[in-house]
Amino acid sequence: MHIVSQEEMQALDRYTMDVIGLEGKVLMENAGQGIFRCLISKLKAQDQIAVIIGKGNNGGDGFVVARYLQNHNFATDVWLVEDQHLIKGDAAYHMNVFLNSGGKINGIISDSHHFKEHLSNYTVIVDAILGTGIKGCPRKAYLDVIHLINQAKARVVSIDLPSGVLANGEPFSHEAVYAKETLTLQYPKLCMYTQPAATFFGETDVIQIGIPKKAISHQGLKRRVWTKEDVKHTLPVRDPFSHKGTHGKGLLIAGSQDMPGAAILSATSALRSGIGLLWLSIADKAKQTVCSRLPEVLFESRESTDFSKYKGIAIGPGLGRSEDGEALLAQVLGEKDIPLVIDADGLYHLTNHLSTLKTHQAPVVLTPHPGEMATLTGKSIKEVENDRFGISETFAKEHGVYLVLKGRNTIITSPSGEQVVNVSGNPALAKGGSGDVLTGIIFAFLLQHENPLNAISNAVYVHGAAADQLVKTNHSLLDVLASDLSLTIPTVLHDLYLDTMC
Ligand SMILES: NC(=O)C1=CN([C@@H]2O[C@H](COP(=O)(O)OP(=O)(O)OC[C@H]3O[C@@H](n4cnc5c(N)ncnc54)[C@H](OP(=O)(O)O)[C@@H]3O)[C@@H](O)[C@H]2O)[C@@H](O)CC1
Ligand SMILES: [K+]
Repeated sequence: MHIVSQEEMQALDRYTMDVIGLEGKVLMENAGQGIFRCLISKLKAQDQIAVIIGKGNNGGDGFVVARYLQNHNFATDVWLVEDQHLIKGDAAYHMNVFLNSGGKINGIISDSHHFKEHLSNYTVIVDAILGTGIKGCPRKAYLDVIHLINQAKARVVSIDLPSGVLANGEPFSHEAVYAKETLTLQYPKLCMYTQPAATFFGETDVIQIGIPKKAISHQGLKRRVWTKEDVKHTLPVRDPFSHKGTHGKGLLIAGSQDMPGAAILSATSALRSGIGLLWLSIADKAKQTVCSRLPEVLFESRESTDFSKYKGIAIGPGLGRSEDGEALLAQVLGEKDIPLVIDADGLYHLTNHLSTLKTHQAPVVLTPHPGEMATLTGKSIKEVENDRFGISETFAKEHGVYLVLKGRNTIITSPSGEQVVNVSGNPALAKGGSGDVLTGIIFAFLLQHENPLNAISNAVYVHGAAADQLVKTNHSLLDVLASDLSLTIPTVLHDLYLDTMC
């Protein structure tokens, strides 16, 4: 499913109306009707409902929902934030249809005392105050209403966006509606995957409003959510006549005396994710520690300079920040025809070698967390977090790399600026070693797939799904270890491959 910016959603609406000729009031009817259908499945006959409406088209959707609720005999009051005469265009059309159908409108500003008094009686509030058209901080009258909604005990369902949230994921510090549920129209907006906006959405559902396919292809959308179905459709299928050499001969350069565990986690995860043959280059002082833990791994000397037999190299987990590590990275970057995955300390060393990335012929994957991304870009962590989509796109295009910006809703960006957002995973992943596991999965998938973006997206999904699986079965968010993740890869893959195995 696509993800859109405010401008992209507006352009989709406009093309549908101006070029295809489907009127805005029809889209609004579809939106309101779709929201009503979704809402009704969770309503009780005795619910007391308030639909709170702003002056733009988000409010127009609210009038349609209110009309359907009243038609179905739900006790529904409509409250308008601004004066009726300020409602224009399609919203005014639906306001009139609502009024002509016997609906009544209560004014919030003209009767604020009455509004405050009534608010505690409602069991459901439909928030149709502000959607994608909001500019900056909501005006005082709007902020007051938002504050009152957040104080009320009712279940709050927001239309398209929780009112006050900025659609493109810009940072903000003002109050926005805390929705229990958000029914977003046609496509999720960028802000659904960025902070602080994401915390306001509650549960989410997407309501189709009938934007034709032609409008979507004309717009050329380049961001999408990566779902379990996407993974199932793009996982590589094993050829019955394949052999270990077919599934990737990879070199993992990881682990130092102080961090041998990182090598174990990455190597185990790569092996559990299907890599055919794995060599490990590890500091001599750490080799003894890991040998007995990795019976399937072959060892490569740290002094080796011939990488020609490898189909891919992953470098960084537990590598350490010594000059030796940087020299190894420089050597690896010289292998222009070999796909690379660079993580952790590899990214630390990379800051001195960024200019060479663009000349790499084979795919290069970088997997920074926001702190590492800040170092790579010379920005602060806050700046990175405030513009995760934008900074990822600029960096990936400038350096010609696949960038995996980790965090809640990891964003994967291709060198051409295509972006995929992962939705699996949970806060159990916020623990040392979890990145090493991800590197192993990405590395293995990259060597088994001809499409790097699909391979990386699948790997990020599997990593998150392993955490979800552990928390769903017998773990809490606190106690999941990185080694538990790598041990759960088989369960996740088994589930994903189940259909193709039967
Ligand atoms: N036909 C379509 O296009 C369809 C659109 N759809 C729906 O429309 C929504 C987008 O509609 P929209 O563009 O009218 O914007 P919306 O979110 O209602 O708010 C804009 C209003 O708020 C005002 N306003 C702005 N900033 C403000 C602030 N800081 N504080 C206070 N007020 C502020 C601004 O007034 P102004 O400031 O310009 O006077 C304007 O009147 C979209 O989310 C979806 O729900 C669907 O029905 C499908 C068909
Ligand atoms: K809203």
